[in-house]
Amino acid sequence: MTKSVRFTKMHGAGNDYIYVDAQKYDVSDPSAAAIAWSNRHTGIGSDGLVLIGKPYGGVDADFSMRIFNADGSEAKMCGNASRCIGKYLYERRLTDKTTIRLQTLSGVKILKLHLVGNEPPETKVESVTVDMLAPSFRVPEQYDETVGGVLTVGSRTFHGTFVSMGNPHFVCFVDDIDTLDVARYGSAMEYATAFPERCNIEFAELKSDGNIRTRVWERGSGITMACGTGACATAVAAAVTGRALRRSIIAMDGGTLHIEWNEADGHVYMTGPAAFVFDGEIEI
Ligand SMILES: N[C@H](CCC[C@H](N)C(=O)O)C(=O)O
Repeated sequence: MTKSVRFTKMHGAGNDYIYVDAQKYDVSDPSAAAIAWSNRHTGIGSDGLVLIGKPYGGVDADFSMRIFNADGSEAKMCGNASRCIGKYLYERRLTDKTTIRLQTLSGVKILKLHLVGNEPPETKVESVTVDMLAPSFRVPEQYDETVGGVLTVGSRTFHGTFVSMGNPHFVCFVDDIDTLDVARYGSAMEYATAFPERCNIEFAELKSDGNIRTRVWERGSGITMACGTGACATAVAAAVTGRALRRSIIAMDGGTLHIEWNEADGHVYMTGPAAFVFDGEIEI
């Protein structure tokens, strides 16, 4: 007997995922589901699949999240999805908390919901601030002793900064962000031998308005309209290389994310939008 799963399509700055309440529906093979459902021609269409569940392993959290890229690989964290989960949980009345502890494979992230509207059910989540915890730098052995690294693709050499936000990012500052071939260079660098777990690749350029225009090639999903952890990594890379202070506005294809790398606690705080697209049902 076939069974079906109800899902909700949401996006954070254009980074779109399929969300399933894993407390209600058992997605037994989430990797295969992510591959099939992410297909924008034969499936629902998305950058991947997100399962919302209860906390596990005795962790002090309110809910848990698992995220699977469009190629079926599981990521340890997703910034844009964490904001969407905050909106989902509050507006679908799974919680009345406006500060939510969300368990992920890279630790418990604290979501702070920013509300608009008077009384429920009119009250909506306008944006969410996520405590993304502290970044880390893993300098690959074969690179010089800086926080950066050098990768050459074809005739072009990129100097980048490796930042982990629980998932790996390599941030390259360029001066041709609007015309750069993100697919060519991003796809090559995702699989560089320097990155044993593959890597999310950001290309960034400081603009005259002070924003950091950033485009992204995501590990396991390719070009996306935005990447929350990638925006955090870009802001940290800009600060650590002296290009910016500890607050940055990251302008991505699908929207703008506000990032603060807090000096007092060393944590990175990301603030941005979240939006519902549609609800649906799919056979599994
Ligand atoms: N889009 C996500 C990042 C997904 C990261 C995933 N592509 C990986 O393998 O790390 C975000 O907003 O943070």
